[in-house]
Amino acid sequence: MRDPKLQQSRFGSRTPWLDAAAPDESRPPYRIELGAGAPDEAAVAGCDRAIVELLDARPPWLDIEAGIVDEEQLRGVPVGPTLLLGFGGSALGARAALEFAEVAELRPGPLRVLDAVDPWVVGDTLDWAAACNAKLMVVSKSGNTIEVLRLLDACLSRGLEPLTLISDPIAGPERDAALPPIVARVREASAGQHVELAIPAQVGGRWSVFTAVGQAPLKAANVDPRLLTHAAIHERDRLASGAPAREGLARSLAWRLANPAPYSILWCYSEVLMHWGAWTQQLECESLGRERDDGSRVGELVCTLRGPADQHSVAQLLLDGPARGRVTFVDFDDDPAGSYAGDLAELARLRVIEREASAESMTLPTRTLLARDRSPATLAALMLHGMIETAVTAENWSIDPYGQPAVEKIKRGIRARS
Ligand SMILES: O=P(O)(O)OC[C@H]1O[C@H](O)[C@H](O)[C@@H](O)[C@@H]1O
Repeated sequence: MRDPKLQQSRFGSRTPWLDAAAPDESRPPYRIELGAGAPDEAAVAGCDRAIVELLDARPPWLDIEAGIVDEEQLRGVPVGPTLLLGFGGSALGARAALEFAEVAELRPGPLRVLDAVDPWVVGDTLDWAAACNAKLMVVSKSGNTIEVLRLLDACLSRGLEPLTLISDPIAGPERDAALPPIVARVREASAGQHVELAIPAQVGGRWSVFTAVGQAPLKAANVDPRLLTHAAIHERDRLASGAPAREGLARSLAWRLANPAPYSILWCYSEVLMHWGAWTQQLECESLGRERDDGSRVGELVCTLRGPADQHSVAQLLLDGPARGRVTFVDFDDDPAGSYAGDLAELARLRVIEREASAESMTLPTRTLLARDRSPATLAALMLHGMIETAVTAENWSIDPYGQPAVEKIKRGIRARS
């Protein structure tokens, strides 16, 4: 039972860190405020119907239960310092989850994500891994991503051990020659000492954060591995419970569809949200950037901006430059008086004032999304809403949001040169 003194006021959390440890999941994950460009009620009702249809159709990524990793298998994931090798959908969600877990004071253990190939960055990270005897967690849905393979080789040559592998299901004891190269390399290097977890075959990388892809890193960091997964199931079922539960999402989606633009700015007024922004960027850009059969091209570049800092770098362009974007301000729904922040209350108050002043000055269509609290559960709900927004937008544009056909061109180019 939550202390009534800590209950949410009209303005959000008085003590956001306490709320993050015990989120109130009966409430919507965020509050939405729409500025110029607000949609009409018929459009909101249309979006509500589209959300219901999607929930009923249950694409594989909404069958979240199917991605719950077996208890026994999860026990095999070592807890302790971990170096995660992975790119895109194999890494961005875990990074965001661990950031939220840290801020929610769940004390996640040390886990670093390596998704760079610059030897300067890699060398530092490998030094860290060697110094704390970090175990390798290799995440690659295809088992084929060349950057992961090369990083794995670099780690192996420094004596690091691959103890967890997350990838597409491998049917039966395949011959080595038929295995994806990353799977073959891990198997050979660990001599059977590692645990292999499968991402359900039908769930694409950027839709996979509620599967082993999100669960295993949380386990390695000694946090409840199902934090995201259970919260996403809860939120999916809450959305299915009736129109009032979908109101915020339907309104937000209708605003978005009413304001198509080549640039979609996610202006994060809390730095904690930046990794969520990066995850959303991949989800939307890879799902909605398409060439249609008739040769027309669609898509919106998701661009993440950072709090008051970017008022001092990008705001001029947004206010006076070409009107080609739309802006989503994103923040936590904290007490605007900043009373929760102790001796930093004035800064907490300033953050809200700055966000509101920026939103008010915008000349582009604007919405403000205020997240309930800083818990991984709220992050999971935001991610689920992002996936729903993306899938409904794709439906609205008559495109297929799955796969990333054009990215393969770059991969072929890399293969040809390496
Ligand atoms: O998980 P992997 O198969 O290694 O793929 C990692 C990433 O690679 C590619 O760049 C795809 O465009 C991404 O969608 C994917 O998330």
